[in-house]
Order: sequence, then C-alpha cells, then structure tokens
Amino acid sequence: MDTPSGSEFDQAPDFRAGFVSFVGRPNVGKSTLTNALVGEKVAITSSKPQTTRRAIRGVVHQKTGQLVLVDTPGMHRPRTLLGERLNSIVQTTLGDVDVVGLCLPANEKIGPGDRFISEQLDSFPRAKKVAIVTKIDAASRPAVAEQLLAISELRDDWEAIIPISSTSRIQLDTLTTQLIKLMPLSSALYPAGTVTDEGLESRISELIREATLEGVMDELPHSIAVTVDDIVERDDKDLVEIYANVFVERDSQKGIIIGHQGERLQDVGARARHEIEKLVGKQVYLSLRVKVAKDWQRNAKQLGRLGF
Ligand SMILES: Nc1nc2c(ncn2[C@@H]2O[C@H](COP(=O)(O)OP(=O)(O)OP(=O)(O)O)[C@@H](O)[C@H]2O)c(=O)[nH]1
Repeated sequence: MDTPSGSEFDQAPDFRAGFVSFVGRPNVGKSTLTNALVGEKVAITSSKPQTTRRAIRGVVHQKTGQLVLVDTPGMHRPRTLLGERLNSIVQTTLGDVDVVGLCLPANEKIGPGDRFISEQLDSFPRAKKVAIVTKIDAASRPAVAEQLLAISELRDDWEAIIPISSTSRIQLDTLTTQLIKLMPLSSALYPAGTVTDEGLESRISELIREATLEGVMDELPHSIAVTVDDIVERDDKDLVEIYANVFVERDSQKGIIIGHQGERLQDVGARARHEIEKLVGKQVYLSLRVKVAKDWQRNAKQLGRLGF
C-alpha cells in the first residue's frame, strides 16, 4: 500500500480523516473486514459468534484520507456482566464515530436481530449510516440483488449501500474510497505506518485466544480469557519468550482445553506461536498455562483482573 509520510498527508488541503465503526449481528464478518481493509491482522476472527471483545482500532492509510476503524463487540442483549460491559463499549464508541457501517451478510435474510441493531442506530444521529453487504462471494447474483433491495428498504437515511467480500477481496477499495468521502476534512489522526493502537501484549493475547477458539464447542468460547504475564526479548538469541495464561470458568473446561495428554493445548500453542511469529517477526517460545477463574464473566473482580 502507498504510505507517504505524515507531513505529506497533513499538507493536502482536501485530506479527510475520521472514525468508522462496523456494527452488526455476531459472525457477519466485521473483524474479517477490519483486517482486510487494514491489510494486517488487528482483530481476531472465528467461525464462533461473538468473539470480538475489545474496541480495536485499525488504521487505513490512503493518499486522500485516513480511516480509523473501531471494531466493536457485536451488539446484543447482554446475559452476563461481561455482556453488559461489551454493550457499554458499543454505546460509547458509537457516540463518537463519523460513520457507522451496518454489516449485513448477503447470504442470510434480514431478520429481527438486524432490525434491532438498525433501530439502535437511530440513537446516534451524528453518525452517517452506510450499509455494507458482506460475504457476497457466498451468495448468487440474484440473491445479492434481492438483498440490496431489502436493505434499501430497511432505512431511508443510507449514505451508501456497498456490497463487498473480504475473503475474495471484492470492492474493498470502493468501500475505502466511499468511506473516506464521508469523513470530515481533517489532518491525519495517526502517523503513516500505524496499523493499530493496540499494544503488543493485547495483540498477543488475542492471537492466543483465537487459537484456543478453534475446534472448541459452541458454549466454551465465551468462557475463555487470555492474559500475558511476561514478554522476554532474549539477548543471546533472536528469540522472544512469551508467558501466558488461558483462563476458563470451570475445571471441566480446563480438561477440554488441555485435551488428552495435553495434545490439544500443544496444537493451540503451535497455532498461536505461528501467528505471533508473523506479528513480532522473530522466533517465539510460548509457554501457555491453563487456569480456572470461577464464573469470571459474572464476577466484577475477576473481570477487572482479566482486563475488562
Ligand atoms: N465467505 C465469506 N466468509 C466470510 C467473509 N468475511 C467473513 N467471513 C467468515 O465469517 C465468519 C465470521 O467472521 P468474523 O469477521 O469473525 O465476524 P464478526 O462479525 O467479527 O463476528 P463477532 O466477533 O462474533 O461479532 C468467519 O468464519 C469468517 O471467515 C467473506 O467475505 N466471505
């Protein structure tokens, strides 16, 4: 990607910059879209719904402007204290953004969940509304056309309705260009080259969480939290040592994560290590310990300890 220096950005009189938040039901492809636009993995993705927990900021740099993407946790009716905290992140974020992109998958009919979220957007009149029709690679042309029509009838204040596919990279540049046009005139908000404002430690814990989510049963994902105790850069070798904990809510879940003779945990460790090596650009030694924090999703003290 073309990334001229920050000063060049600042000098363009028609440069635009601002904040965009992608909202939508769980699993509609918000995190995958964020990563595809930024060009690097800043948000973890999973086939399990509701895996996004933090408001991660990814930055997209273009000659004409800059987009700060705030990837929020899916809006949902909260069932736990964690759920309530996630919803309040969404509320605070949406009060501040310039554009809200409501993600609606091309391959699923609009349902009550989508309508509920669309109605919530009425409380944020300042933000311009854009419909992003995701996963068009997974739907036939007539189905996409039908979906575009249904979406145009969902609200009457759309600034744009843009069909895309993140995995097949269809129309991503169009989306970026359109979003930049909707941003206010402003100098760049982040220096060129910044892809996220997330710290290394939280990016590493998210990559570990993503690896633990693969292959576990549906109810388990919400019970997993990851913390990093230590990141040690070795002087004698081109190696980074990482010491991390995987927290679950019950003893029985601990067994599931570890697997028979520790096989599953080894797999998780290998997958996470591979992703972390791509991030830090060095060989990684990863030590993972599985611990139980009883019912942490419902317990304020435990939530604080796990960084929520
Ligand atoms: N076919 C297809 N699948 C996609 C596309 N984008 C995302 N997916 C898949 O949809 C699933 C969910 O994607 P995510 O990006 O994690 O969805 P999300 O909306 O961030 O989910 P939450 O974190 O649960 O809110 C994953 O299995 C992705 O691989 C796409 O463009 N085409």
